[in-house]
Amino acid sequence: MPDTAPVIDCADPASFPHSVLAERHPALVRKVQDATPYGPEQRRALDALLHETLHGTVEAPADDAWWDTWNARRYAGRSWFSLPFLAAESCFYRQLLRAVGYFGPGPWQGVDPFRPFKLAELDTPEAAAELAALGPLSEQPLPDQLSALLHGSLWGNRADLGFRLQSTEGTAVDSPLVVDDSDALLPLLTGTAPDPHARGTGPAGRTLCLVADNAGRELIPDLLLVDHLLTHGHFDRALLHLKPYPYFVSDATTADTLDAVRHLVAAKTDAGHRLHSALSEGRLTLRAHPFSCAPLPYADMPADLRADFASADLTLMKGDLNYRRLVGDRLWHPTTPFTEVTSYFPGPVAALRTLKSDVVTGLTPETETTLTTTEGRRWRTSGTRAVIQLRT
Ligand SMILES: O=P(O)(O)OC[C@H]1O[C@](O)(CO)[C@@H](O)[C@@H]1O
Repeated sequence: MPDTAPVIDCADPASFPHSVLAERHPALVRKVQDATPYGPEQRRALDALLHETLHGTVEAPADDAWWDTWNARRYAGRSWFSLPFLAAESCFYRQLLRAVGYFGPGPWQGVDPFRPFKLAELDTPEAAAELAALGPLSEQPLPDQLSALLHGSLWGNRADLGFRLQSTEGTAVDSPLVVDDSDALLPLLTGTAPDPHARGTGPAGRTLCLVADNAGRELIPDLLLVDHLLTHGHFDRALLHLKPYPYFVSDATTADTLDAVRHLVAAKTDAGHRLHSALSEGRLTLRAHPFSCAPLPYADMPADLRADFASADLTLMKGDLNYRRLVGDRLWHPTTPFTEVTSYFPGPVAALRTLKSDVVTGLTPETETTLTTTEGRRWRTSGTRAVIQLRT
């Protein structure tokens, strides 16, 4: 993988990453304090974290091995704004959970500070309308259903709570994709493409990995896509990669997945019942690898995770953060080939991502010129643009 592009950091006050630290994180801390009646100890710890991130230096707690496991202790003593963007955000979420007592021991151990936001999202009229659309969709030809579910999963990525803390874009209608490899992806999803690697075929059947991003209104369409692929025999089993604990506000955990399946069951959808059975029978398996919350790109993934992806016929990477970790959180020239920056990945991989941060690859020069001429840099971070990119 080429590594010549500069790593994205937070130093420039005019940059998007700087605004995430200086504006989004303070807004998030306030929301967390408002949403849950934490006691004075947790409130003080949150205030202290905020002060530290804005005016102090990174304090890596000596009793938290996470900082050693993922080589993050090297950032201790530095201004948060001097860190690589990916590391600054990842360390911030680690410290936020510590501040609210999530890692315990104590009464707040395991209490997700973001759960009120995630649950509220499932009860919105928009979420209800999306479920209501499932009935008419089931009467469409199967290829149309699959295409709609794929795009539902892609655009579900726009529904990201952390992002909405700062975005003024509202609920824009879907715009044309800036890269669209869906013609090549759809046959891979249905198993009708000639498979040059013949990976995972044979007695064990086809395996899909879906690396989830957000809970709520993103995870529901992700699960519906997985259900469709299992129900129609395109894959025999699916691995759903989740976060082992709350992260980046709305990232999906096991608890969120169970909430989503319960929600689909309560809404009396067939998919809800099928997903419930698929989980019970092991056709849908959950994963929550610690690396999923590491401040590192996937190029640095440990061997067991690499083996998991290698065993899959296809991996779907959802969302902006996974994209940043997949291609490396660097200021690539936008025309840098996606296939090149993902060449290290141990199997066919597709990214379904709305653009919410500066990193992007695989654009044609014409697309980049048009976007930049009409929007400046806004298209990179506004969440209104999206890509489906594939490397077989
Ligand atoms: O939920 P997603 O699609 O991963 O997006 C989260 C994105 O939001 C941010 O926190 C700010 O844009 C990014 O750092 C991150 O990539």
